[in-house]
Amino acid sequence: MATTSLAKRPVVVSGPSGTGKSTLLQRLFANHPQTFGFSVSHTTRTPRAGEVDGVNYHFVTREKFSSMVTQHEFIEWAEFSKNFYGTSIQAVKDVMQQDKMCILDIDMQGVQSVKKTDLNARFVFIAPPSTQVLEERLRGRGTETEASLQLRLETAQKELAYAEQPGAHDKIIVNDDLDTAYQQLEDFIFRNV
Ligand SMILES: Nc1ncnc2c1ncn2[C@@H]1O[C@H](COP(=O)(O)OP(=O)(O)OP(=O)(O)O)[C@@H](O)[C@H]1O
Repeated sequence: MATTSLAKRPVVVSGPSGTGKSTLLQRLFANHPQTFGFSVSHTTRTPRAGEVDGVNYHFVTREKFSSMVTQHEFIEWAEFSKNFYGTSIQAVKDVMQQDKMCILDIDMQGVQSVKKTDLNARFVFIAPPSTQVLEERLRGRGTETEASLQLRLETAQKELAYAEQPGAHDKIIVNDDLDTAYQQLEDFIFRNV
């Protein structure tokens, strides 16, 4: 679909946990506050005070959520603390309709799921300089137990193997020096190089 302009095509950012996706995206959003839009997730949890349906979340019943799962309406969904959360294909299209670029920070399954949709997305993979550096960053972040760290490193191996397959992503950025990686991300997002 070459007719969709670059500015409207969703960008899927993936990469192992701890590789620096959030760090890079925070900088991107801070530098370009008007460019990007965020997809509104669905959830089965009850709204908290002040939360607005369709703004903070699309608040839906478990029945509605289940039917959306059956109809393959979600890019990804998960259960946390007995509630379901998901990102729908339509929520990404809503962002495009507002003339904003939607960035999806999702895992390998999410990448494969987006590829099955008609979203015409672009895919960028953020790779660590090495698995050793990845481990150091995860330890340095101080958010992981030893068990969760090992799980993340195991998952990282699978993600790196997938990323090596030709055509898996449009662009691979090695996040070694942060400023260099950030520049490469901007080049890809705004100039598709
Ligand atoms: N280029 C870099 N050089 C050194 N440290 C970095 C670099 N990029 C990110 N970091 C650090 O590595 C750690 C992990 O980064 P971050 O939390 O952004 O990863 P992430 O990919 O978003 O992880 P997750 O998927 O678990 O949310 C953070 O402490 C961050 O400050």
